[in-house]
Amino acid sequence: MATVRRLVVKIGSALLVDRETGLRVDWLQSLAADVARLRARGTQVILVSSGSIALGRGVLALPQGGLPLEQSQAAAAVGQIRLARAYEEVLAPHGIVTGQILVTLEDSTDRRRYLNSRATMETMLSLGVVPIVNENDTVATDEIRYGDNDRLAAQVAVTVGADALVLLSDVDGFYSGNPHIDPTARRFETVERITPEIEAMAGEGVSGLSKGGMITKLMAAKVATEAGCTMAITLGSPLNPLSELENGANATWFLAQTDPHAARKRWIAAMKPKGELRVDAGAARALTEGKSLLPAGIVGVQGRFGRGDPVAILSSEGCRLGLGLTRYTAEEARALTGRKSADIEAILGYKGRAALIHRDDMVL
Ligand SMILES: Nc1ncnc2c1ncn2[C@@H]1O[C@H](COP(=O)(O)OP(=O)(O)O)[C@@H](O)[C@H]1O
Ligand SMILES: N[C@@H](CCC(=O)OP(=O)(O)O)C(=O)O
Repeated sequence: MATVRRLVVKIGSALLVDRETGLRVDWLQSLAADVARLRARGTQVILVSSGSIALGRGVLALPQGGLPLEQSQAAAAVGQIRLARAYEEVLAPHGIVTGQILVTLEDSTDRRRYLNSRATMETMLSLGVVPIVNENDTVATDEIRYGDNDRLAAQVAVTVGADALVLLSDVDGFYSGNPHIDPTARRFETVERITPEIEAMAGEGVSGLSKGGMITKLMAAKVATEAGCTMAITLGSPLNPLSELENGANATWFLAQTDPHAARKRWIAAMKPKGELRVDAGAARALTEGKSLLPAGIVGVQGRFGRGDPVAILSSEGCRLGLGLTRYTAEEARALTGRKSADIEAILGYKGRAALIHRDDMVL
């Protein structure tokens, strides 16, 4: 943990919300103190927090157990506003600004929306904000829901290229069977690879407040570790749970299978280009030096593509140099050809991004 640059922490409903007394403020304050300590050390933190439905259900005095979709959406609307305020209130005394991001599954499956949410999270992090993420339960219907924040947290971790993901749970790790049912089940200290045998050991949760159980946590572990992010499951209920984890509390560590950078580059490299950008010799050289592709270096645009689409990058002689995700449509790229980044606003009528293809979105 000491070397973690970017950390995503998932907080389950059962940790935050007590059925009788509502929000667990003391616990939340201790989590905020942990976040402040990590940030002071240079680790960027993103919190993926459940709890909107559990909180809203209490406020509206809805019955326990499964709710009809409309009622859970109403509960989420009522609960989310309180949830966000609670995080703001506990982090503000540490001088930390929070911002809320509500996402749906489409934000990760639609490339344009994915790139947009990624850019927003990057900007928030660069401004020192701690993003508080949850699923946008009020608009997500069953067909387009993640439905569990374990997978959502893994998706966020992949999106921002986090190097660690911690799932704060009601159990202190991954066991060979559900420890609440099987007293002989033993905890894994580390899981090097998620094999079918490992998957078969995961069962559902039993708490009633949570969703997903261990099955969705393993799915999250697969997504995260394959993208180069190490994932831990640990008991979230003690005060200062992140400090506890650092001090050696029980946990299961799922080891990253690659590094995040390599995983993202592989993802881009596998895409089929929808168009071509020809670049001049200066731009070609800049790319090999690890720089982004600026409009000034473009000499030709071919094809029909939208923002976020993959496009091939060619030299002015037509040699393929690489592939990248463009931040502008084909029409916009044509309008920007050979122009300075400073002129983008005057040409397009809005303040666009300086690079046509950012270096993080490019493989050579
Ligand atoms: N192999 C397993 N190891 C540990 N816990 C398991 C396992 N299989 C099923 N579980 C259940 O999963 C629960 C954790 O998931 P869940 O209740 O969804 O909590 P959270 O609020 O963290 O999302 C555990 O409390 C346990 O009941
Ligand atoms: N988005 C939902 C959380 C769903 C969920 O994953 O809950 P949990 O298993 O407690 O993390 C909410 O805020 O109530």
